[in-house]
Amino acid sequence: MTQPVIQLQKVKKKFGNKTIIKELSFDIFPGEVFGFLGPNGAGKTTTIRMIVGLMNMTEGDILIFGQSIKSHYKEAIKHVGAIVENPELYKHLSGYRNLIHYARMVRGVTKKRIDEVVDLVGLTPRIHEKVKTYSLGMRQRLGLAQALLHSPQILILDEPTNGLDPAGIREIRQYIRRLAAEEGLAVIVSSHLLSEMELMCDRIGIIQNGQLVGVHSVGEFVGEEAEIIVRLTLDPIDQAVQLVKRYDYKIIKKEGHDLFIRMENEAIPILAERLIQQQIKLYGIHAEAKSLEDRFLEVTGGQDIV
Ligand SMILES: Nc1ncnc2c1ncn2[C@@H]1O[C@H](COP(=O)(O)OP(=O)(O)OP(=O)(O)O)[C@@H](O)[C@H]1O
Repeated sequence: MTQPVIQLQKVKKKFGNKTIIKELSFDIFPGEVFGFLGPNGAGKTTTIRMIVGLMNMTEGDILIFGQSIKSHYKEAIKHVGAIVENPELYKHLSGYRNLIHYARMVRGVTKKRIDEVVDLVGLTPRIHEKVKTYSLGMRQRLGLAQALLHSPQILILDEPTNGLDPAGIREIRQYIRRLAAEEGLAVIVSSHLLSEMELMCDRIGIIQNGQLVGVHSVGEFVGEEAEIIVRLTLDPIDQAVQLVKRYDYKIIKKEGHDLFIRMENEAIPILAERLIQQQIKLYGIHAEAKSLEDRFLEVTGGQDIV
């Protein structure tokens, strides 16, 4: 079995007597893009800051390639490249001069490696122009290049598409996927935007109030499974709810005369028959396409995302 590159083991974080992160445990594997998804204030940035060692944890441990960032920080962190705050760039210098500057601070970075990362993030044609002429998306990509200089096997990006326009978002998304596929990098990205995570990630961990409320592969999440959500229009609705509960179908929500139930396709005619037998009027049956957003709202109990 593939070994995880990062393991969070019962990580807790308290600020004063307030517990912000409550026993977070999950593993990240090589070559995967892992999305850390949650509403504002859920604890994404705090968790990422702990993973990259910018903040101490109160309890638990984080292992990177099996080494604890508490006891073996230097060995553990050398595998990690990260953009946690906005990358600091010298705007009056060219992208290339910026990279040279950072390369001096990292041991063992060759000129060849600089050219390689520039190519990886698609900046070759503009790299000798001043950063002040770059779009926000290009600056983000230069930040990516900088984080990749020391050839890390793990890349951690906190809200990498924040402030970008749709074209910029697409650009960053494509480069992130490419890095995972071509370089075998494990990537952790945080976001509060579902649609973006759906397109970018292989797996998504949903965090809410400092707790992981689910880890799902994107395919499974959007419904490759046998169950679907069915909307039934019924009257009287309360009697229908009682019957549906009696037979253990899973009710997602009730809206006016509509009842949303998660069930297998094959069970639809059986349920319809039961309702009709009980003299409940059935006005309509619709199978709802299950989007990532539906599933997200299910697992987070309906808390809105921004
Ligand atoms: N240094 C600190 N001292 C006290 N509380 C803090 C500190 N840093 C973060 N918090 C609190 O921890 C909680 C989680 O914040 P965090 O920034 O990790 O959330 P987030 O999921 O990244 O949200 P956002 O998308 O808004 O950045 C918030 O309630 C925040 O107020």
